[in-house]
Amino acid sequence: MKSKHYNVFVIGSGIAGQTAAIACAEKGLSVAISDNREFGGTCANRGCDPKKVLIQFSDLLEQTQRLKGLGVSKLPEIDWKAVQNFKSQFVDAIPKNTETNLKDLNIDLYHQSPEFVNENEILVEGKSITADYFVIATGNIPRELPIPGNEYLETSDAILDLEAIPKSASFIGSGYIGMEFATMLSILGCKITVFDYNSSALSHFDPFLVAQLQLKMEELGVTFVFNAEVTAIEKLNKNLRLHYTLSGKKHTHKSRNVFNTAGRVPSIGMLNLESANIDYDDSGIIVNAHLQSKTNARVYACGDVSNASLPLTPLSGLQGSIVGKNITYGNVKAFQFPIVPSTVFTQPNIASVGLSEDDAKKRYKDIIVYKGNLSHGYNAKKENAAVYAYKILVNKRTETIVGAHLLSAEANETINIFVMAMAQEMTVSEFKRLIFTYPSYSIDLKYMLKN
Ligand SMILES: Cc1cc2nc3c(=O)[nH]c(=O)nc-3n(C[C@H](O)[C@H](O)[C@H](O)COP(=O)(O)OP(=O)(O)OC[C@H]3O[C@@H](n4cnc5c(N)ncnc54)[C@H](O)[C@@H]3O)c2cc1C
Ligand SMILES: NC(=O)c1ccc[n+]([C@@H]2O[C@H](COP(=O)([O-])OP(=O)(O)OC[C@H]3O[C@@H](n4cnc5c(N)ncnc54)[C@H](O)[C@@H]3O)[C@@H](O)[C@H]2O)c1
Repeated sequence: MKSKHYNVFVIGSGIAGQTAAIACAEKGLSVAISDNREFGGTCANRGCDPKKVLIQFSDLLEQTQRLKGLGVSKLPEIDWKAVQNFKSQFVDAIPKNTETNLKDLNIDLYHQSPEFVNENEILVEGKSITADYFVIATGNIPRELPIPGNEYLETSDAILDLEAIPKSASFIGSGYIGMEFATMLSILGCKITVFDYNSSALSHFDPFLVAQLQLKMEELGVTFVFNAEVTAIEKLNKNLRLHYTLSGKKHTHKSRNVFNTAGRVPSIGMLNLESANIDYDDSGIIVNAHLQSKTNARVYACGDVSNASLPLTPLSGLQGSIVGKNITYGNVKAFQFPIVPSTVFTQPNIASVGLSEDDAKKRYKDIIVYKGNLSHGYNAKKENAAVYAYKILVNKRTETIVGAHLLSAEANETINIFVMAMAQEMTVSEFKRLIFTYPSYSIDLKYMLKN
């Protein structure tokens, strides 16, 4: 068997793996990277980027639906085939461009999952490879649901590649992915039912806002079935029959497609981590502050697959760059959780940064809660939007913002203004002294902080 040695072998070519590999190669280390799918990772190939290309069309349709009779007389017709072609222009180039960028830096590429043989050796493409350091950046994959008929379940990959909008579809899971695609497909004319074993959707988001989002989605035609245990999927002629129990009673529901959006788990099953003494749990590879495996110092893990991350693209990139620095300069940088905003691209968007109300109340002695509805305000009225709500949490002693939660058409952008305010530890008075453009959604943020 052929053998080879590298300074660094990276497993996974998403944002985390690429960033680490490039940082090491730029410092003159010999680097290789492997991926068992197309190069470029989830976000660019089958996640955030193609998703937003598609969702902008359902957003456009929803926006014009709201303005129908107020100036819009005819709704735009969405040509889904053309939309898919447009999306392909972005996505199809990603794997080749990623490979070219990496090769230009003299990084060797492998197209298979490696398997650890011992603490410093892997097998890949029939070669035995040793390395001074390994970086595991294999991301997350959809959680498999152990139910009869699970072979009929499809994942977000299939939604992104739909050739036509189905007449009906069911989602198992009302988290980020379920809620975003349920909204999109519903606006595009698909009859959607969302099942979750929880008692509400988006359990990590503020319940005051989630309840209003749920109502809006119901108006768009989405049906929610909470506290439901999905027990089986049965293939019919054209449709699938989903079997579930609710309060101990058996029910069924028929739809064309059933999408598994029940969460994502670390992609570590093929790596044979036990042979290399790399500890992991359900949340991923267990790392120390330097993102180094606690049990095998040759191994670093970054991005979704590390147990020190949240599965979001900006955090994966940050962790990849920290691992690159720690390998090249010797554990110089500890990972500290930054202020991390996140948005669910529903209609309207729900976005959040910092503490929830419950956590803020646990952490600080006195909290001021600014909470309300701006559906009567200028912006919502102008676009004839029925839903626009917020909750901002302020530490009363320091007058600083410790959490912000927004539900609005522009929440994905305006939440970033709260990120800056929180990073600067601005007081509410300082924030309100800022001048923002008018009319804008940003200026509403100051209004939200009125007594
Ligand atoms: C539908 C969808 C929408 C999303 N939308 C957003 C969003 O709007 N905003 C946001 O911040 N985040 C979003 N995310 C999450 C975001 O995509 C991830 O957090 C991010 O891509 C993680 O980057 P990563 O480099 O850690 O992992 P990944 O990008 O997943 O890269 C891991 C790579 O490792 C490869 N791999 C896996 N196992 C092996 C193996 N055994 N051997 C070799 N290679 C392997 C994979 O093929 C992949 O290329 C979304 C995710 C999905 C699925
Ligand atoms: N806009 C974004 O930033 C974005 C978009 C998509 C994904 N992501 C990232 O990807 C991660 C994964 O997203 P996701 O939507 O797959 O997971 P999620 O964890 O957000 O949601 C999973 C949902 O499925 C439900 N569920 C789990 N098992 C179930 C079962 N057996 N039956 C019924 N319901 C079940 C859970 O209660 C939960 O509501 C997210 O945590 C997020 O960080 C981010």
